[in-house]
Amino acid sequence: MTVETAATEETGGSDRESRLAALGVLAEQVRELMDAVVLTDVAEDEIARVTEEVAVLTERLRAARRDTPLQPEIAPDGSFRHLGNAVAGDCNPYALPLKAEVTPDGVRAEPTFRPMHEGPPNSVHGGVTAMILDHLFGTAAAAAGRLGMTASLTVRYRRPTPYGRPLVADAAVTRTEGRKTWVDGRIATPDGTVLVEATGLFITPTAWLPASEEVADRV
Ligand SMILES: CCCCCCCC(=O)SCCNC(=O)CCNC(=O)[C@H](O)C(C)(C)COP(=O)(O)OP(=O)(O)OC[C@H]1O[C@@H](n2cnc3c(N)ncnc32)[C@H](O)[C@@H]1OP(=O)(O)O
Repeated sequence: MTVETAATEETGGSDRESRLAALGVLAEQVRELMDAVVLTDVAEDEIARVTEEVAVLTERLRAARRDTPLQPEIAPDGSFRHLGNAVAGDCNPYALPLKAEVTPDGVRAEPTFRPMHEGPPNSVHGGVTAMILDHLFGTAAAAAGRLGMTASLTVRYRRPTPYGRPLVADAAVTRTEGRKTWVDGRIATPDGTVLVEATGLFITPTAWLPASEEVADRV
């Protein structure tokens, strides 16, 4: 993985930052749209009209198009960010986006799932909670200087995960061996009831070793 440094204000990056902030606002509005779609009860003709309008908006955005989502980079404030990421990317409507903070023990986040994440009736899809833990575990490994790819993830589902209210997720590195890093973590209610817990094995590809050191202090 190569991690580019975003342009700074001195090198003319403020326009780009302003545009990225606007893209983040659009992505959040699209999340609202997605929830509105899964919850709407409007009549069929209204659904058809909205569909036409959304198709027009889609074409407007396609007027200037990239080949890939926004890639990982060092932001002007020095932090690591991946705005196009499917879990943490502010500019990706598919992302929660997950905000992880580094703690003395590992990493922690307070995810709130949405109705669009429904799996079993009234609760979050197990693939979605696994995806969130996968990313959080990768962040814990990266914060420990061990940026890696998931080699395996073992998930235990203890209780149905609700959407619409803040939960607590944490992860910590438990063991390392060469390029391998093991991470444990969970998603729980604020009172500590464990909903989902998992163990992951992350492997740092040889080509990522230089980036791994660079990213560690910036997660
Ligand atoms: C801050 C950013 C957070 C981002 C988090 C994102 C998390 C993700 O979702 S990543 C996406 C999902 N994962 C992937 O796509 C990974 C796909 N797999 C791969 O790319 C490779 O198989 C990869 C990188 C895991 C390992 O490849 P490589 O570095 O060539 O490993 P290799 O040299 O064969 O093996 C190294 C060691 O790991 C072991 N190993 C490799 N794969 C596995 C596995 N799946 N399970 C257990 N052990 C494994 C090998 O046995 C070997 O062990 P030892 O050194 O003891 O003999």
